[in-house]
Amino acid sequence: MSAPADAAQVAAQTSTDKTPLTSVEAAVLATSTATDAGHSHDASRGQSSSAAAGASELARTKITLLGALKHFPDFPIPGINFIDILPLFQDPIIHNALLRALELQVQEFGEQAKPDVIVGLDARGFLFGPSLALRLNSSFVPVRKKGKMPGPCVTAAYEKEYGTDFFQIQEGAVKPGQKVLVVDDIIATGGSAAAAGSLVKQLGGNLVGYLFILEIPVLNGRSKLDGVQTVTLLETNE
Ligand SMILES: O=P(O)(O)OC[C@H]1O[C@H](OP(=O)(O)OP(=O)(O)O)[C@H](O)[C@@H]1O
Ligand SMILES: Nc1ncnc2[nH]cnc12
Repeated sequence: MSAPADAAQVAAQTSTDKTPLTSVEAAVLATSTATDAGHSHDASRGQSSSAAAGASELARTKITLLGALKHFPDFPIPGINFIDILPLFQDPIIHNALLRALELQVQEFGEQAKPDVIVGLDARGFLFGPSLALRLNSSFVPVRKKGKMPGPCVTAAYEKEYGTDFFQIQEGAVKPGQKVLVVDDIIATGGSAAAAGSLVKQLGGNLVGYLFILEIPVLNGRSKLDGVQTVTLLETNE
């Protein structure tokens, strides 16, 4: 079979995949199916059919993305089930579908929250933050582990699922009042994201939201984010 050209084709391929679904995938598919079933009903209420088709495409793309994740028990320390997002970048079709899905998720923040700056977290937030920033016509600013960047920086200590660390941002990288969206691959305990948010605020940035590829809801990371609007593309407790 030839390679699909876009996210819609990824979705179409997924719908014919006979691999058994996990409970999470089944839940996502249920959402997708409900959207499909409601399509003509939505249209009769004046909602655009392309919006319904887009929601359906997004739901099926999420199943593809969930299926591409890999799980590694007891990494980097015993007791942690490490969820590896790197396979999402190995296939250009899936990589493109991921970026398209994240772009759609940003729309959930609303027009008033359109970010001036995407702040991506060291290291896996660097894999998609700059590409997403380009799609949104925003600037990209990194938050890095301590000691990696030159010039004056502000620093925040934080606890994460498997240890303590320090994050830094370069002074002046975010201008006072700029609308900032913090992005990262995973929210687990929320320690990393909360530290990044505090750095943005120390520079005078207007923190409009957090966006993650994957959430581990059982770890309740959102509770550390002070009620700032938070959107995640996928979730799993497995
Ligand atoms: O919600 P939390 O409990 O803070 O955990 C989430 C963070 O942990 C991982 O990064 P890690 O610190 O392992 O760094 P890496 O990306 O450099 O591997 C992940 O990429 C997030 O940044
Ligand atoms: N369980 C996990 N898998 C991958 N990255 C993580 N970062 C924090 N917790 C993680």
